[in-house]
Amino acid sequence: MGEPVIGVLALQGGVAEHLAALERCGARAVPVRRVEELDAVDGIVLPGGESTTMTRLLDTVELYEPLRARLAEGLPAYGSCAGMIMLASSVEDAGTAGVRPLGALDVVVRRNAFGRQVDSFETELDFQGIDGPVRAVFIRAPWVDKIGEDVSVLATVPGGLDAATTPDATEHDGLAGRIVAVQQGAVLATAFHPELVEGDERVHRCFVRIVRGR
Ligand SMILES: NC(=O)CC[C@H](N)C(=O)O
Repeated sequence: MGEPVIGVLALQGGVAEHLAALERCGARAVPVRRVEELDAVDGIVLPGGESTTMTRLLDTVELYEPLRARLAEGLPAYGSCAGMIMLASSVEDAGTAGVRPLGALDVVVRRNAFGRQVDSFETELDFQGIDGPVRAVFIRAPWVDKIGEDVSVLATVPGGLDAATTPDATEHDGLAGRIVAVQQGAVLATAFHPELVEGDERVHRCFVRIVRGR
């Protein structure tokens, strides 16, 4: 494959940051809002945002079913935060909130899992397949509660979080080991937002490599 064409679902959320990161990794990055645009991509990124709103907008533009179908056929996908929620097979705390996940990844995801106390924070973590620590920005993030047997864990919340960047560090300590990045075949998901860390495209590079490998 030459330059892979990677779409970013552009209904809501952190679209521009993903487009820019993908371009820096040598992909052709295109916003996806319509079926014809979806048909033209070799892989797709589902950005962060709000999974309730994303579900509703996918219905509104009649993209929910086409996207679900392409994912079921094996379209490589990467979801960050709300995108991870949308890729899951099942979501806790989804019933009342109107989230309808697309079922591309055999995991149970818990929305807003870190709770009020630790709402948003940053830390460095080890990421399977990436050399050196990865700076991870969590914003009202989910975590993965359960994984199917074909799913690999790529990153978990480290112990002893940096008290300088995380004022509620003692609260965070109880969170060590929570699963925050996974891969199943050509589907990658992170609970955090690599697209917000300037100058580090290593997670996006992983995804571009997955797309090229197809
Ligand atoms: N930064 C994010 O994407 C937040 C996700 C959001 N809490 C949701 O449930 O969809």
